[in-house]
Amino acid sequence: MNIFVVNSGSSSIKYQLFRWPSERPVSSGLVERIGQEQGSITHKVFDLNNPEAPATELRLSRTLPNHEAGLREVVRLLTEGAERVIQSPGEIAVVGHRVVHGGEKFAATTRITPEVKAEIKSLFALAPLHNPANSLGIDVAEQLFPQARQVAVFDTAFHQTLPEYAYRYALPTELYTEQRIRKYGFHGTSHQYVAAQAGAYLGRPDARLITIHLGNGCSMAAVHGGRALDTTMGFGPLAGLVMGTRSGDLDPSVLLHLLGPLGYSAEQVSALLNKESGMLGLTGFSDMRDIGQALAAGDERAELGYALYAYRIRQYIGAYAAVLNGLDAIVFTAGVGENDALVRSRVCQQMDFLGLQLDEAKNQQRLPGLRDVSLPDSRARILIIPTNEELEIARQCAELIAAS
Ligand SMILES: Nc1ncnc2c1ncn2[C@@H]1O[C@H](COP(=O)(O)OP(=O)(O)O)[C@@H](O)[C@H]1O
Ligand SMILES: CC(=O)OP(=O)(O)O
Ligand SMILES: [Mg+2]
Repeated sequence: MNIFVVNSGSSSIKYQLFRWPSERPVSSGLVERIGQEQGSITHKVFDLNNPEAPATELRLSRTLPNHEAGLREVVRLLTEGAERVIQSPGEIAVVGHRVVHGGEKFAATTRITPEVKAEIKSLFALAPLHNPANSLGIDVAEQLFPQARQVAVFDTAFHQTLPEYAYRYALPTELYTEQRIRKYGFHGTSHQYVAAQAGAYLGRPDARLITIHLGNGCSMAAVHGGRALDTTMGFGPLAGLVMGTRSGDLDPSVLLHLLGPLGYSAEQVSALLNKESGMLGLTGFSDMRDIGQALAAGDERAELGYALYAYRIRQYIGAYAAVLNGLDAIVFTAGVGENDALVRSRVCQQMDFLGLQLDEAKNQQRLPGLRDVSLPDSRARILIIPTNEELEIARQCAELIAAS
């Protein structure tokens, strides 16, 4: 069986095609800069007979006006030419979609029906950078793979185990009971995946873990025995850590001041907090690689940005060690967490009171796979675990299909 996983972002699509039940990736790739003048596709094909062999990689530049054009190009790469891996779209049995906001309705992976699509649409305002792109990805996949089963895996689902005192805000009860205003949490598929990997590595399924997902969006989770106890994102994916373009935690008085005396509209506030804040607002760059370069060149704004970014993570490590009443490991994952040694180094400084001691030499090495970068006598481990949201989504799709 072939399972195709689509992770649609606002201007990009990540995808992986898996052969099941072997879980072998057949092909994977990234479509970038959709809607800009020149889009690009990086498409990898793996050798199924030799998993150790490096993947064949194709890089294409194309004008990709929208997600449909991007996904059509991916289907062409999968089905045509010398590197094709399937004969026709009909060979794909299941398409798994990452959907960022599932509200309270979806605590589990779900077959996509017209009702499910309507529910995803009803959550557009709460995840404006994500749910519209996810919804579009579903529409396009239904056209391109009409015979496949379409399945949604929600970022919010893993966090449905939070206790009520962790997910409720101190607002009048009706705002929860009638308007469902509460903490939902995001990146759940990634937190779940790396927590399971960490538990297996430690040989401790009951491990007390803090998982730190640092991509464009950033969030942390306190996980005990594979269950989420708290997470930094909230009602939407704006709360908590400093992100590429999102502010993270903010005193609500700032919003009142923007909306009142400063005369911002709700749309302007949304654009400000989602697209113009975070590292972009602090340093002028949203991509951590650019900020690293500016920092190396002595840029003071980059220095402050780095300091604030790391400080917020450190604050939540302290908070979540208290939530967990102990700590077995912290886990760095996603684009920044996996690649940026300086961020990890800043976060782990003076954390020995929690038993965290970084091995700086190991931290600086660039190696693939799970890495333990703590000193041998560090009481709690410091792990780098590459996330694989697509594999976790494929697993959840396969479980749903097997159970139905
Ligand atoms: N080598 C690297 N060093 C530092 N940051 C990196 C590196 N590679 C990628 N990143 C950062 O990772 C982030 C993107 O992470 P990713 O997990 O792909 O995010 P998303 O899934 O939200 O698009 C970007 O800020 C990028 O700068
Ligand atoms: C929910 C979220 O922030 O996702 P991403 O990091 O992919 O933007
Ligand atoms: Mg991501």
